[in-house]
Amino acid sequence: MSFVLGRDGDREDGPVGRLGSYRALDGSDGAALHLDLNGPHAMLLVGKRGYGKSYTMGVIAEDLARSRGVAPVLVDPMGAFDTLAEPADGDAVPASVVEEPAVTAGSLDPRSWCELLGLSPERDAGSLLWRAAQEESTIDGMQAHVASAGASSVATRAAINHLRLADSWGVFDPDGLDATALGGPEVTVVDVSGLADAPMNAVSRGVAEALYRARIRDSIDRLPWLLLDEAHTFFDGVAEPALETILTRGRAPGVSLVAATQRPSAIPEVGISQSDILCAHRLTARDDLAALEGAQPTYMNGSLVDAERLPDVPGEVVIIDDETETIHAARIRSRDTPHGGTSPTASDVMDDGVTQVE
Ligand SMILES: Nc1ncnc2c1ncn2[C@@H]1O[C@H](COP(=O)(O)OP(=O)(O)OP(=O)(O)O)[C@@H](O)[C@H]1O
Repeated sequence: MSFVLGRDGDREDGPVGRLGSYRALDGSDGAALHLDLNGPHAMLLVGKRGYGKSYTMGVIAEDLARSRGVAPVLVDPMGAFDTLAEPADGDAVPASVVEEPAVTAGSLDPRSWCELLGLSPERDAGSLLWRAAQEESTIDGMQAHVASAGASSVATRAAINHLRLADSWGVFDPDGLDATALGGPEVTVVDVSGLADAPMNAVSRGVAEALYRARIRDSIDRLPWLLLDEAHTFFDGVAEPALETILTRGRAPGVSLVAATQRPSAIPEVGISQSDILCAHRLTARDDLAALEGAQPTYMNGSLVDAERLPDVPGEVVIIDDETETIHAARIRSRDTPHGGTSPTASDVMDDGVTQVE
């Protein structure tokens, strides 16, 4: 006996991933719980620090890497997922890691350029930047456009200086990541951990748009799955419009989003309301519980956030599946590749002060 989350049908109806098993009342493992990998989904993983969100995301990434017909891309803000490329127990987990990701300058629209660099389009420098971004698709081209626009020297200098700053981040490149690079069958880990919030957001925006556009234009066959850890960072920055597009319009072109956050209260309403699968690990902060309570479906009896309903052990979850209008108490399976998100402890540090964490 097994159940497939996100599918109104049987396990034989298409590819699935093995997510874990049901939790019986006595704490023992019950029947297997699978996740539909055949159709597009918007999945939200929530939980307080240390209760397993990243671990669960790693399990889903392993399943996607092993599945056919999908192009999984994981944006990794903590540098915790390069372990997906290490040898796996059981079937291989094909994975590649992009360590210094870059995207094209043209993947941001004029409004996002102004937001990224903190220049108001209502002011001279911002309006110069806006026009440069409208006309050009490289930073060099935008700088040349600004220099020759005949604006005041103050506005020109401000716009050029801000573009130099963006250039110094090293994340804009005319040969940046495109859908061909991202659309392979392996899981592509885009490591943005060395980047500050603004360039991290720019890369995520570029990746999300490249995947969405490629499906709209039919230029990739596989169905993209974008996995975002620490998703509140991206919903709060220039990546937001691209994520919202996937959430609200991704189903038709077949683009999926899996977003993990410890702060559901910091995710815009659309991020919760458009998710068809909500996977809740332990949560205690009042705002975060309220955000989930607000999203609670009408078919749910009682409250999701009742003390006895939300789990209190890492790896245990309550899952609300909108596709089948069902609720499940489950335990996520063990990772087949090493989990890379473990916090160092004092006992990892030897007498000579050298940390043993790799
Ligand atoms: N399904 C699971 N099976 C076994 N152990 C688990 C499972 N889920 C989580 N754990 C354990 O809990 C620890 C914390 O998990 P994880 O790093 O995913 O937390 P997190 O919620 O992502 O925290 P953070 O917000 O700090 O990233 C893991 O290192 C692992 O030891």
